[in-house]
Amino acid sequence: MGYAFKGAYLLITTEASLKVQFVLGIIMTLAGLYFGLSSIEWCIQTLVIALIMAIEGINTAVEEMADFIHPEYHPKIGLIKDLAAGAVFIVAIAAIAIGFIIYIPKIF
Ligand SMILES: Nc1ncnc2c1ncn2[C@@H]1O[C@H](COP(=O)(O)OP(=O)(O)OP(=O)(O)O)[C@@H](O)[C@H]1O
Repeated sequence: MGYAFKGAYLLITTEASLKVQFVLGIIMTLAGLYFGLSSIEWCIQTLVIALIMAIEGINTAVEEMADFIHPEYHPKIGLIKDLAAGAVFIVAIAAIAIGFIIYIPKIF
């Protein structure tokens, strides 16, 4: 548990993309309070924020491992990093879609 907490702390304090996502998560939480989300909307929004940060964390771990195992340029390392980045992209697209689905009817 201590190591897991340390890992989460390291991700949020040292990784630029995680910092941005953490701040976005806080902004979305404030937006949720402002627009009065339903219980199910809170569950979905919280899950999406956690999912995107968790996948980004795994992406960071994959990048660190790839650089440790093979610091020099290699097409296979490029492919491994691209696949990990692709996973983040898929969740990000879903997060944007869910954001629109939840907030568009409340704003307009
Ligand atoms: N050692 C390598 N060999 C081959 N291609 C690489 C290598 N390192 C990086 N790349 C290519 O550069 C891209 C970016 O890699 P990099 O490690 O800089 O990630 P990043 O831009 O810091 O990602 P993130 O923003 O998620 O931290 C990879 O997706 C890959 O296509």
